[in-house]
Amino acid sequence: MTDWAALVPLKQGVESKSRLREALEPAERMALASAMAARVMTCLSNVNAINSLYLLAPTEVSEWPSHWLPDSGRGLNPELESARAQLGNRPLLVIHADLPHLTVQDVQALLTAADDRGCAFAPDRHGRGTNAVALRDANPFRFAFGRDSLTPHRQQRPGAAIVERAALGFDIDTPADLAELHDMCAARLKS
Ligand SMILES: Nc1nc2c(ncn2[C@@H]2O[C@H](COP(=O)(O)OP(=O)(O)OP(=O)(O)O)[C@@H](O)[C@H]2O)c(=O)[nH]1
Ligand SMILES: C[C@H](OP(=O)(O)O)C(=O)O
Repeated sequence: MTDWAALVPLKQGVESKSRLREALEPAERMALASAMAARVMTCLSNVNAINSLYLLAPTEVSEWPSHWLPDSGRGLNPELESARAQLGNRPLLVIHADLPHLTVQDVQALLTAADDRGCAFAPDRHGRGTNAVALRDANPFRFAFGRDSLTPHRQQRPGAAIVERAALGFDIDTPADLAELHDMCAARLKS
């Protein structure tokens, strides 16, 4: 069984979740981002295959069960590349902090697929973005997060597993995503 490290990048401050500006006040956006990230960190800390957990962020969050890698402001992809190198290009899961329904089983499924195929991607539910990348090998990889990152990610690892699970694909970016989350929570409360 591979000894995985997990790395969660987190934007903090008033720029967090900027696409939710129309729906939420800055304090609400920050609180939402932080609550989702706490859920993701707790989930990852309960995955047996993950040996160490890192938070890549401008500021440390001491109550989370993770090591802090300071973000020096070069942008998400260069920061991730530098963090991967800093961790010795060891088997690494990079997973976004905005996955409110993520479970231990989702992460285990992703890592099992990456153990098998060398690399695994979790697409967003629109099939365009990438919510998680699991890289077992130490070969170069250019993170291409931004819009429509799945294609440039797949081009670099044509043999990679594509792991499609509801919670891995459900990230919160837009007011429509937020409305979907709200409806799901309301439906759960009713049942
Ligand atoms: N450390 C770090 N994390 C980032 C940065 N940009 C985005 N992230 C994180 O990367 C993941 C995916 O980010 P996005 O959905 O693109 O950005 P976001 O801040 O969550 O939302 P928007 O501002 O609406 O794009 C989330 O976990 C973000 O918190 C960055 O520059 N540095
Ligand atoms: C970072 C981006 O994800 P989004 O937050 O736009 O879903 C991506 O998938 O590359």
